[in-house]
Parts: sequence; structure tokens; C-alpha cells
Amino acid sequence: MFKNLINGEWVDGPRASRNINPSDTRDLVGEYAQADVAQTRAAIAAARAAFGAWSLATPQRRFDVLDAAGAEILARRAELGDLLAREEGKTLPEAIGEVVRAGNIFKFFAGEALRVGGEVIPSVRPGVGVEVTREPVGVVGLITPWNFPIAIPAWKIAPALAFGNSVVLKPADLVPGSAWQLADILKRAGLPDGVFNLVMGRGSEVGAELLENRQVDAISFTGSVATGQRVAAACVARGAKFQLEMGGKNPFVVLDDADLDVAVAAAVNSGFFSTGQRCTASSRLIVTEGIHDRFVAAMVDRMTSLRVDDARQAGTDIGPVVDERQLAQDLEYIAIARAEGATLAVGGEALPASSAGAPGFYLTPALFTGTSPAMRINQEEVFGPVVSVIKAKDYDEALALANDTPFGLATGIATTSLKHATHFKRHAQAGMVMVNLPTAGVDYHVPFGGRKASSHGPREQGKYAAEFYTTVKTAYTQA
Ligand SMILES: NC(=O)C1=CN([C@@H]2O[C@H](COP(=O)(O)OP(=O)(O)OC[C@H]3O[C@@H](n4cnc5c(N)ncnc54)[C@H](OP(=O)(O)O)[C@@H]3O)[C@@H](O)[C@H]2O)C=CC1
Ligand SMILES: O=C(O)CCC(=O)C(=O)O
Repeated sequence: MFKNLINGEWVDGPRASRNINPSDTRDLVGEYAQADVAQTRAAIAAARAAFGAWSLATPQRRFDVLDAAGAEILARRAELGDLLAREEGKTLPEAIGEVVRAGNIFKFFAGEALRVGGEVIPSVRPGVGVEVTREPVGVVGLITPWNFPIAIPAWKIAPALAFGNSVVLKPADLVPGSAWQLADILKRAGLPDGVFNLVMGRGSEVGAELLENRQVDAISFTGSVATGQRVAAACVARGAKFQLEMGGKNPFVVLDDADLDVAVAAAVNSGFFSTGQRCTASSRLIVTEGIHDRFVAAMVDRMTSLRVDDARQAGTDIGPVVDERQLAQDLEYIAIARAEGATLAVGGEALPASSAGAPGFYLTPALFTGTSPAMRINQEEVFGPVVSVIKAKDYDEALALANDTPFGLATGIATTSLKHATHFKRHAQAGMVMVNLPTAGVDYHVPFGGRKASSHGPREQGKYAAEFYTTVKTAYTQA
């Protein structure tokens, strides 16, 4: 049984959850304790008690802990990557890549702990000095989704600790294994008791207590729009700071002048890698008339060569969907698109087992053509390997279609035209814009986040993370 970490102690829960491998549902990854409300309160109280000393710890102390954690994650990339692929279902290379990203994030924020700066500004009044400094926010509650079991916890935990906050992490109930490993690594890296607490369990119980508890000063959340709206309402009601990263319906524009190979490689990666389960995935391909038929033919050709199989099997391009519920959602959207009159060009077939006969949640990547912007498949996030093509007259229409969504996380374009690339970068209504690159798969040291219904609050990652995990103080001194 893998236990929760509360005030430096491993604590059993009143219940347990079974972590199941989506590539082989006979394979039990492990049993993980589920905290209840009382244990969540104990974790929050521990974080509160530990905050004072940690908020005043030297930058060198914070650097040492984060650097040690990053070094261990990187050294254990193969083992942690295997666990991640086993519990979540992304392919082994993708999973190892995610672990490396998590390790690099800890290393990056170790450095940021040393670089917390301030400003000295002359006052408008004679003899007065003004200093602007950053202080930690306090106890932060981190609520994370299942699709990046180690990278998303890492990019919330590392800046929180680097800037002197104490932490209570609630990972997604579906994938507690990678988060448990992170907790174990942080404990052994020398964090004082109570500075980092892990409370695995249900969102409706553990997550809800984090939102309601007045001892939690800030909440950083990644997940669905529906839960994000609850987080916002709860935090506004009690004046807590909050940050939300939610869904996307990310477009990828392909212009007549695009390099076809570049366009297809980027579209396939964006839409189908990690089984399409990325908030940055592009699920709308907006293709201008002159290249449309060639592009669709090349996509179908490439997609039929993709191997859908066990995530840990060498040669697998696309692993299983994360669980039965998500698979049902993907299949429902495929049925909706067909009923709305879209043409299924290829894929969309649920496979009951891997090539070795292991029962799992396999789905061949689906491409719809002949779709119109108003169809639900082009408006709502599916969160699976399901992509649609919309035909556009020219660049201007393609840009308008790309922006015609309530979301604004990531957007991309394939073009060889400097003029169009430059115009697109300026006029795309999204937080992240990619030219001749997949919309998904971002760097770990630069800001991450979106606009419109995708995100709320300051950006995550890079030096911009300081905006959420610190609060600014302006101090005046009369000499
Ligand atoms: N943008 C993104 O990165 C992601 C988007 N999604 C989208 O969301 C859909 C559903 O996925 P799902 O994992 O259920 O997303 P949720 O938003 O339900 O889950 C995200 C996190 O919030 C927690 N949570 C759930 N309910 C509450 C609550 N009432 N109070 C506080 N925390 C809560 C979850 O806990 P627990 O899981 O333990 O219930 C999980 O840790 C997907 O199909 C996809 O469309 C999903 C994942 C990531
Ligand atoms: O595309 C990426 O690299 C990150 C995606 C992500 O953060 C998400 O899907 O939640």
C-alpha cells in the first residue's frame, strides 16, 4: 500500500484506490491510500505550521532540495518513465520524455530560488526610499489532472517551493503512482516535515476541502473547465488566489504554400501523440482549398501506418486511452460527428486488446473530413485521438476559423510564407503560437498558458511562475 505524506509521516487512509494499467487491465500498478477530509485538514495544518520557517529558509537551502530532487528524477528516468507509461498509457518514449521534463523543471526552479529579486525605486517624496520585494503566498493547494502525472505536479510544486511556499498536492485519483514517487523523492531530498504534503484521494472530497479551507492561501488547478469553474467560484467566495489551466479546442492551420511533410508530421503529432490527451492537442485542422485533398490523403496514409498498442511495447506510436470513461467519451464524440454529417476518413475503431492479447482501452486515431465549424466536434473538447478537418477558402478565412472558439490555449500554422507566419503570430487569439511545429510539446523554461476559457490567472512555468507563487510588497522608508 502506498501511503499519503502528511507532516513528514507516511499515513494510511481510510480507503484505497486501485491503480490499473490501461494497456492491460489485468495489471494492478499498486494500491494507493485515499485520504478523507480529516486527513486533508491535517495536511493543510502541517503545511501551515511549516510555512513560517520555510518562507525564511535561505535560497541556498531551497536550491539544494530542488536540485537534489531534479537530479534524482533525471537519474531514475527509465524506471519512473516505465511507471508513468504503465499507469497513464502514454508510450514509453513519451513517458521518459515527461520524466526528463519534470527533472529539468526542478533544476530550473532550483536556480530561480537563487534569483528572486526586487527593485529599489526613488520615491516622489524627498528623503523616502521605496523597495519592491516578493514574498511567498503561504500554503498552496495543487490540484492536478491525470494526463501528465509527473510534469504537471512538477511544474506546480517546484516554483511553489522555490519561492518559499508550503504545499498540499492532490494528484488525480487515476494516476497516483508518479505523484507518490515525487513525494518520496522530495522527502528524501531534505525538505523539512510539513513543507510538502501528499493527499491522494477523490476530487469531490480531498479537492473540495482544499478549495473550502481558509488555511489554504492559493490554489493552482489543471483539469476540466467544469471543475475549473468550481475552483474559481470557491476561491472568489473566500478571497483565495487561484490559477486555472483548462481545456482547448486548438486549431492547426495548413496553408497552400505549406511543406506537406512538415504539415502532416506536425498535425499527426499534435492530434494523436499521447493519444490526443493533451490540453495543447490540435483537434481542428483548418486547411486551405489548394492543398486540402493532398493533405487529407497524406494524413490518411500516415495514420494507417501508426501502431496502436501497449504503451510499453517497443514500436508503439499510440498507447491506450486512459480509462473506460474517457474511451466512452471519445466514442460518443465519434458517433456525434457521424450523426452531424461528418465523414470518417479513417480510424475511430475501439480495439479490445493489444497485439499480445492484453485487454485495454485501445482506439485507432480518427480523422473526420467535410466538417463545418458549428459541429460539436469542432466546438467541444474530446480529449482523445479524434481530429477533424475544416476546409477554408484562403488565409484570412483560416485565421478567422482558428479564432472562432471559446478557447485560446495553443494554435499552430504550417506555411512557408514569412508574411503569413508573422501575421498569424500577432493575430492568433491564443497563449501559445507554433509555426511549422506541433501545437503540443512545449519547452519547460518559458511561460505556459492560454487566453479566453482555457486559462485564468498568471502564467505557469519559466520565470513568469513567480507571479502566482509570490506576492509583491512595496515598502517605504523615511531616511
Ligand atoms: N486541460 C487539461 O490539461 C485536462 C483536461 N481534462 C478534461 O477534463 C475531462 C475530465 O477529466 P477529469 O480528470 O475528470 O478532470 P477533472 O477536472 O475532474 O479533474 C482534474 C483534477 O480536479 C480534481 N477534482 C475533481 N472534482 C473536484 C472538485 N469538486 N473539487 C476539487 N477538485 C476536483 C480531480 O480529482 P479526481 O481525479 O481525483 O476526481 C483531479 O485531480 C477530460 O475528458 C478532458 O476533457 C482532463 C485532464 C487534463
Ligand atoms: O503540450 C504540452 O507539452 C503540455 C500539455 C499539457 O500541459 C496538458 O495537456 O495538460
